[in-house]
Amino acid sequence: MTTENTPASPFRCGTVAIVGRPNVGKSTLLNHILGLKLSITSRKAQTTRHRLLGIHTTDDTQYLFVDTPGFQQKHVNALNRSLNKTVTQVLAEVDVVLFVIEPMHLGEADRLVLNMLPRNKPVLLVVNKADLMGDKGNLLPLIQDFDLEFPFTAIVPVSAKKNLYLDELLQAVRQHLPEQEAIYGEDELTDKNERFLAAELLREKAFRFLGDEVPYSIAVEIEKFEMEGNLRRIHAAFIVDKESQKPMLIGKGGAKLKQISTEARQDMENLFGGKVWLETWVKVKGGWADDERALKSLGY
Ligand SMILES: Nc1nc2c(ncn2[C@@H]2O[C@H](COP(=O)(O)OP(=O)(O)OP(=O)(O)O)[C@@H](O)[C@H]2O)c(=O)[nH]1
Repeated sequence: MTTENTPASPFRCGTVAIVGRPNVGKSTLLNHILGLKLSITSRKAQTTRHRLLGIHTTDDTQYLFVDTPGFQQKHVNALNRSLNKTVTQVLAEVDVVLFVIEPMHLGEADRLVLNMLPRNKPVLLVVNKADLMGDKGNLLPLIQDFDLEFPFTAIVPVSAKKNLYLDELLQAVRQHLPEQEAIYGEDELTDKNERFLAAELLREKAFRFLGDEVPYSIAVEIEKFEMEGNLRRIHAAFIVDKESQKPMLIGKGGAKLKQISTEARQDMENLFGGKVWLETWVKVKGGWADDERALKSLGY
């Protein structure tokens, strides 16, 4: 795996978590690091303790990006408590943490995430959306304020969307990964199964197309996932907390649900590399976000 002319640098492999308040660009960053080639491999024995979102392998490094279930600040219920606990646990166990901020909109929500960062391991401050920073001088004091509040290992400006400085970021991460052989094969990009990814894509679209309030109490249940040749037949239910949330998700004449489903289906087809037949509907399960047992049955 090493090139012929350069002395072999030791191979490094380790886990990386990406955290930050909603909308700072975490998903974009991960997708662009993975080169938008997120592909699926069959479910296999996990070699890391956490769910992997993606694997990026270069000549000398394997980066294992782990999932940190969305840190939620608005509503306090069983779901949020369970999610926030998971975030802290994951952060305590990974090799490197990337704390992503958007410098134009630094605020209380970022600070809440900052307070959860582990102090005993490398945390890199990733200043995303560098392409939008007009006069950088104005932002420096804000970033420096943050730097004073936490002993960041490095500050790396990037633009996830424009693919700027992503190599620099990966180099900075590499230095903090343990020297060890690759855990996964080079061509394996994620070990999540398609069923899970289908649910995530639907949930992501619901978040995108709905306002702020409803999505936090939406879950997705894949009721059926069948292969017919290269066609995937997927039946999915959105689970909402209250009857009143149902029309918001369905929209006038079903328009909203159709929009969400069409976009999710297109993403699934790109991701899975084959046609998808998708049927979606909305179910009300009262108080699901408050019910620990219901959460377990939905996989939280
Ligand atoms: N201009 C610019 N926009 C970006 C950049 N990175 C991400 N965005 C945009 O920021 C928005 C949010 O990006 P996401 O990747 O969904 O953010 P996220 O942090 O994963 O959001 P949550 O899933 O809500 O936690 C999208 O509209 C992106 O296109 C960047 O480098 N520059």
